[in-house]
Amino acid sequence: MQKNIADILQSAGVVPVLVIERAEDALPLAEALLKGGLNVLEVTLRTEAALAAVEQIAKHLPEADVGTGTVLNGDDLRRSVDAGARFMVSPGATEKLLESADKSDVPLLPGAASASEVMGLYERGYRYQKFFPAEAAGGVAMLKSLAGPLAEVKFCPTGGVSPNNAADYLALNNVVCVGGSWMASSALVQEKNWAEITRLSQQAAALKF
Ligand SMILES: O=C(O)C(=O)C[C@H](O)[C@H](O)COP(=O)(O)O
Repeated sequence: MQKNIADILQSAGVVPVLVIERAEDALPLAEALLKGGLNVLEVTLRTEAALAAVEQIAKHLPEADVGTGTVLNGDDLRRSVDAGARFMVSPGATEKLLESADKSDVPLLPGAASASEVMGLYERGYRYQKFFPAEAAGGVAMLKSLAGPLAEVKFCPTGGVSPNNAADYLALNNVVCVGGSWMASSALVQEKNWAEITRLSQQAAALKF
């Protein structure tokens, strides 16, 4: 069943941003995250294994809302939809990408890092946006400033979010969820340290509401 982006993000709290190098890791990794209480998973299209990983998670773990990240163009968008992604995330937005997204039934969470970018996306109907790169682009202070004139827009800050600052972001009225890679770092996945990924996910899930 198709879900809208608001429902997906509201149920998330914390969205793990995943870099999966080996397709064989996809299911144990997703299971470890789910066991820890994280149900919305973003698989970045930065590796060759990414689409196969999305396909496997979509097929075998329907309780996970799996989406793709690092979606940069129309091709990435189409390949994401074909693999079974329920949502797609881009670090920014281009005219071409947004035109492709207009034709897709699967929702896009486009990225913005300035008032003008936020306004441009809002004009096109995007009430939910990724704030990227969150820490480098002004962090909590920047989001507080945007909340005044652009209160209608809700953000998923990503980039530099960690256990040290996630709660500060989640406390803001214009933050719907946060994204981050800390609970499933490349090193932990490489070591297949699923127990530690579950432990860190439980901590992240506890930040939720
Ligand atoms: O790949 C994308 O689409 C991105 O936009 C980048 C990711 O969101 C960040 O790499 C996650 O940031 P960290 O939690 O600081 O590792």
